[in-house]
Amino acid sequence: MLPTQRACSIIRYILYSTRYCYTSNKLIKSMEKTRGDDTLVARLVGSSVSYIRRCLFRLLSVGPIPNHMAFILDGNRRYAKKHNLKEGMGYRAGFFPLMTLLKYCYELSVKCITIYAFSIDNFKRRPHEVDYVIDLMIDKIEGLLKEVKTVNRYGVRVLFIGNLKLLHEHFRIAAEKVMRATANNKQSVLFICVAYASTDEIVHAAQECCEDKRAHEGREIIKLADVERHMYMGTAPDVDIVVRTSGEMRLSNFLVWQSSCSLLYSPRALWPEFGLRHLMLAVLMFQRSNPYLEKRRKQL
Ligand SMILES: CC(C)=CCC/C(C)=C/CC/C(C)=C/COP(=O)(O)OP(=O)(O)O
Repeated sequence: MLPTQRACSIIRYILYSTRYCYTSNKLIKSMEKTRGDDTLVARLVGSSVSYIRRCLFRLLSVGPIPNHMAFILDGNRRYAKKHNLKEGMGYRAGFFPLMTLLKYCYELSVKCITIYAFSIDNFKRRPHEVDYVIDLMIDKIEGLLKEVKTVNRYGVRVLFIGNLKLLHEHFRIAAEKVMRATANNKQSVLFICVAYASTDEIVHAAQECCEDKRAHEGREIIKLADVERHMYMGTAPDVDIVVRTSGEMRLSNFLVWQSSCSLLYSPRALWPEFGLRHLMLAVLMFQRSNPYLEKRRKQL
């Protein structure tokens, strides 16, 4: 079979099987493994899949696109267990869909993305597990710094939010470098919640409000807008949808304040399995509920 004929049959196969639309990279990798040097076919498949994806995104964009999507990356350890991987490898596996998700959200023009990377509660895990995740994040953040030109080309501003004092200095320095390097980007914002808990954020905002009040004698009443201004994510747009993988329906102290009028979507997939199909379903669910959510927001 000629390579082009082979490519055509593969593309036909992709068209019939949406499953492979979102695991294009897996498909390409397995093709490269089995067919050795046939990278032309792999490239053809890759560009066809991204073409199909862009077409699907065009269709989705006929309806409203969420301004702000938030993700709870749940199920990394269960993924490692399910695939007999070493402890910790689940987190590594969880980094890959994160990068793909950011790319898709950029293509869909989602303005703001928030991820729950590490909660204050997560510090209660076994010390070597905590160290593993934090070291992995430092490693990835430093990797991001090396690729900062690409991040800036996409116009993504990266902000780390949470009680950053609880983190190792090494982490804080790397995070601050990324925040500084992307500070002028305006296309979209990526909030990475680390050492984060909603209750901690609210207490912190209330404390800052009181300090403000003390500094400006005479301002007796604290208004909603004052508290909101002091939240870690400031005046970011309302969260439209919170996605929590692994079928769990809890917020676990994540964006409790900001999600009073948000949709909660909880696919059964574990975080490392999250892909295009789930993202598209999340957007479709948002589009279906948006008129109701808008109405509720106006009533507040
Ligand atoms: C640079 C950067 C932001 C990297 C992010 C890396 C990453 C995937 C972090 C997830 C950390 C975490 C505690 C997830 C919860 O899953 P879990 O361990 O609770 O899984 P389980 O529910 O199966 O136990």
